[in-house]
Amino acid sequence: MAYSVKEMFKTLQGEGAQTGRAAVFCRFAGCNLWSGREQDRTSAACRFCDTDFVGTDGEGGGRFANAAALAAAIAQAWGVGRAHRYVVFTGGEPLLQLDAALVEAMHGEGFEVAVETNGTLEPPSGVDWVCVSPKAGTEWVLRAGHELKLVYPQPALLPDGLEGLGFRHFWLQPMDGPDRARNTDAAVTYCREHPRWRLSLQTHKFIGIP
Ligand SMILES: C[S@@+](CC[C@H](N)C(=O)[O-])C[C@H]1O[C@@H](n2cnc3c(N)ncnc32)[C@H](O)[C@@H]1O
Ligand SMILES: Nc1nc2[nH]cc(C(=O)O)c2c(=O)[nH]1
Ligand code: SF4
Ligand SMILES: [Mg+2]
Repeated sequence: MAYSVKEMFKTLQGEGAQTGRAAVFCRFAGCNLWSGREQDRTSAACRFCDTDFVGTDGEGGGRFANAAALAAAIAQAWGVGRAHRYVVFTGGEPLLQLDAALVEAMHGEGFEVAVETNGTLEPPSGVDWVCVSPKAGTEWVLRAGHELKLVYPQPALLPDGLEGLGFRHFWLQPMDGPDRARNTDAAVTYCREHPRWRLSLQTHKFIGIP
């Protein structure tokens, strides 16, 4: 199958349990919870998105005809060395496009494969690290994985009671936007009172890397 990629770049994972780890980010175009157009934001299922995932015009973006072609481009973005290779598929919603053939091709290039998903779709087999970030009011089907990263606060999707789900890590990530400072204070307070939850900061934004 062909893949539409908005952008591709090597950076450090900025969020969650793999924070600080070198990774190629492959950002697929398109999402099932928002068109990506500003005029649709207030009527979308997900309204706080911080990302441009429309089109294939970003750095390293484009249309890739098959899994081998995309895997080769990701390997080229990583550069020399086969040790500790790590790719994060994100978007947009990566599970609209990521399939077993691409996961297999990445393993063939020596990569561990991570995904950042909104939890409305099942991943293909073979993904090594699954980060689920559910969105209030949507159909949350993927209720287990390696980390749950809840953007906070979402009044209709609070963390209370979610600790019973099958995740290794439970993160609250303050919602970025005009209320980021207040949302961060609220997340700190919640984590202090509910120690199963930890604070995930979007560290790449603080240091100005992609
Ligand atoms: C842009 S999303 C792409 C992957 C997938 N669609 C998802 O929502 O998980 C990547 C991560 O950024 C988080 N995110 C998006 N907008 C945010 C915001 N305004 N503040 C904090 N985190 C945000 C998402 O919840 C998700 O964990
Ligand atoms: N450095 C960095 N870390 C990230 N972790 C999740 C991201 C995403 O947009 O999915 C992201 C991102 O865009 N950049
Ligand atoms: S689900 Fe993810 S990519 Fe889609 S609009 Fe929400 S945060 Fe953005
Ligand atoms: Mg991001």
